[in-house]
Amino acid sequence: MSETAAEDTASGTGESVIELFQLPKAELHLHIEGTLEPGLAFELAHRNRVTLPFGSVEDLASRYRFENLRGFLDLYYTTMAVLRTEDDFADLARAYLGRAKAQGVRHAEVFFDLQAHLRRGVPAEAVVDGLSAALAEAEHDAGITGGLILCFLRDLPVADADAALTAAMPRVDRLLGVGLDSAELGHPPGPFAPVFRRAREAGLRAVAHAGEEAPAAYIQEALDTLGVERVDHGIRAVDDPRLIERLVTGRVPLTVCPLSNVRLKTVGSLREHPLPELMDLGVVVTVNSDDPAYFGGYVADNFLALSREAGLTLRAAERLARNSIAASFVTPGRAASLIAEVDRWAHAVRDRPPGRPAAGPPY
Ligand SMILES: Nc1ncnc2[nH]cnc12
Ligand SMILES: [Zn+2]
Repeated sequence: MSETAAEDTASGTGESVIELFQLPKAELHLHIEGTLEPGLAFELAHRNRVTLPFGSVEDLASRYRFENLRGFLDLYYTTMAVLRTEDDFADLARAYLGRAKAQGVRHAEVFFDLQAHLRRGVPAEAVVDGLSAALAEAEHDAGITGGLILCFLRDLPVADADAALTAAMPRVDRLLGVGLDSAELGHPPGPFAPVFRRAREAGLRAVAHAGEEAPAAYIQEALDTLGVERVDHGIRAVDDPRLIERLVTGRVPLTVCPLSNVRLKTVGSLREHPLPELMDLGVVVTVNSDDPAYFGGYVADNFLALSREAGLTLRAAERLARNSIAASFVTPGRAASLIAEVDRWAHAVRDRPPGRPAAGPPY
């Protein structure tokens, strides 16, 4: 990455930590169930009289070592069984948004796995109303805007996804879009085309996970068959120069999740992560946290890890933040005000005398 030059390196000093946390950003790839911290999981289990198959908070936390996406998903679906009521979903989203605020998030487009909750008998209205209530509070109290993206589980039958969309229809006005997630290998996007078409006809935006574990062909297929406007992860695009050209000329953003990729072993280390190459090739890349409770960090923690381990500069971080606004589904007016926030951050960083920390604590 040209922007890893020593000159501007955010090398993890006290100053750059503050600046990376204060950098105004949009989070576009965040599974709300993946923000369920072990402590809250046990609190909700107690509240709802659900027995978790873990002895303690520490026991649960000690299992956060994964060999691949499937291994993570098994734990993720087991733990989310504590989510039962509208209040549970509101509490979960409130906890995330509180942390997100401290990480400089000014806009959050939040995924949720409706099918997993419907299977436990939780009504779609309880899920959507609880999450919406927390988003409305965050906007009122902290000026954080946001939206909800219903993700279809690609390892369940297409008919199940279709039924989930039907179940969500009474709350379609509260949704921003639809996505596609869960176990990727062996579950290509194409069969979900009719469900995505129905969602788009209902006015919803479309995104999909592709090229996380599976090859670049899955990204191509998601673009060709689902009409997606962004690709979640998409890191395997680096293997296909023609696909890169398509992403660059079409300005199709990738919502990349560096710590997730390392924890799920889709890349060996942050040093080997394709993010710098994708940026250099001209792809609209964004940095996100995916399932931060499980992967060792929220979104600013991802920026910080990249600065410490992959030489991310403050200038490159600024570019990633600008990309996150451009890649978001905000209105032009909101985008302009978010860009102005980044401009103010950039001026404060550049005008600061050397060695003088930026004002204010990160939290
Ligand atoms: N990283 C990920 N990939 C696919 N599905 C997911 N669901 C939650 N996290 C996911
Ligand atoms: Zn994801």
